[in-house]
Amino acid sequence: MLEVRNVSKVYEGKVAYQALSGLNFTIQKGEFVGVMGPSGSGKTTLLNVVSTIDKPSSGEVLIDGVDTHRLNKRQLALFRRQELGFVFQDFNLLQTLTVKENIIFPLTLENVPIAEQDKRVQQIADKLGIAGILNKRTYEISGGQCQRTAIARAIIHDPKLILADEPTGNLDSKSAKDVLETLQRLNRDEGATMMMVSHDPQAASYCDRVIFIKDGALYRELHRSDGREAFFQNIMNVLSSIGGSSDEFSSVRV
Ligand SMILES: Nc1ncnc2c1ncn2[C@@H]1O[C@H](COP(=O)(O)OP(=O)(O)OP(=O)(O)O)[C@@H](O)[C@H]1O
Repeated sequence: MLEVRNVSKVYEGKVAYQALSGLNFTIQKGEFVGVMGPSGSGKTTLLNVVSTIDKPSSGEVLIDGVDTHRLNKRQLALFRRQELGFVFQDFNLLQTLTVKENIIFPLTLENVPIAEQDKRVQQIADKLGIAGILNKRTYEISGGQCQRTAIARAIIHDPKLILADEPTGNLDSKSAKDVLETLQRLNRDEGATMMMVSHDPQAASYCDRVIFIKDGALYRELHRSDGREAFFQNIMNVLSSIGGSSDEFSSVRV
């Protein structure tokens, strides 16, 4: 589903900075993959390149076979809108709209008929446990409910790839667990393909696989084989070997 082929990114400036160097990895359809690494290792740069927001200096990013950086501006905007779903740390919901209006926003851009919009929003809200708050405004709901609303918006158009950037970064531990279980359920039950950048080893332990990057290059990769607790321990072990200051990774949650 996602192929990152020999991707490098150099930020030009007074002093050029190589943020990614020759990165290669793939994400199969239906996989839930975490990306971890110390501060400054290139996670955001990678996410921006995969999400087509930024261009690599060299290399290719293929999403379902489409070489995204060869698309023109208009094709790219359409591709992003139709094929990708985004979940951000700060939710990025529109405060003046209700939960329902936020969720259907991507469909209104695509001129999907109202009856179809209503049907889809109801199905997704049921799935995510937010059917009871559809008519509330975002300032009337909790952080966890905001993030589940954002997830609903990210998946309502059935994207090929869901990209999540620290989706639990602004949540208390209970809401974080809730949101991670929601993402895991979407992955397992609906076959959603996801890439999630996170500092949090607890969050990453919900993934099938975690890719660690250091200094813009692939450092290690871990597959989850046993239970989540064992995977969490393995992730912690890699983090302690990767370096960077320990407070760059959020404190342990149980
Ligand atoms: N627009 C830019 N211009 C120049 N250098 C940049 C730019 N954006 C990022 N960098 C540099 O590239 C490197 C990678 O940054 P990036 O934001 O991708 O790291 P990160 O792993 O997401 O870090 P964090 O976990 O702290 O968010 C850093 O050294 C950063 O200073």
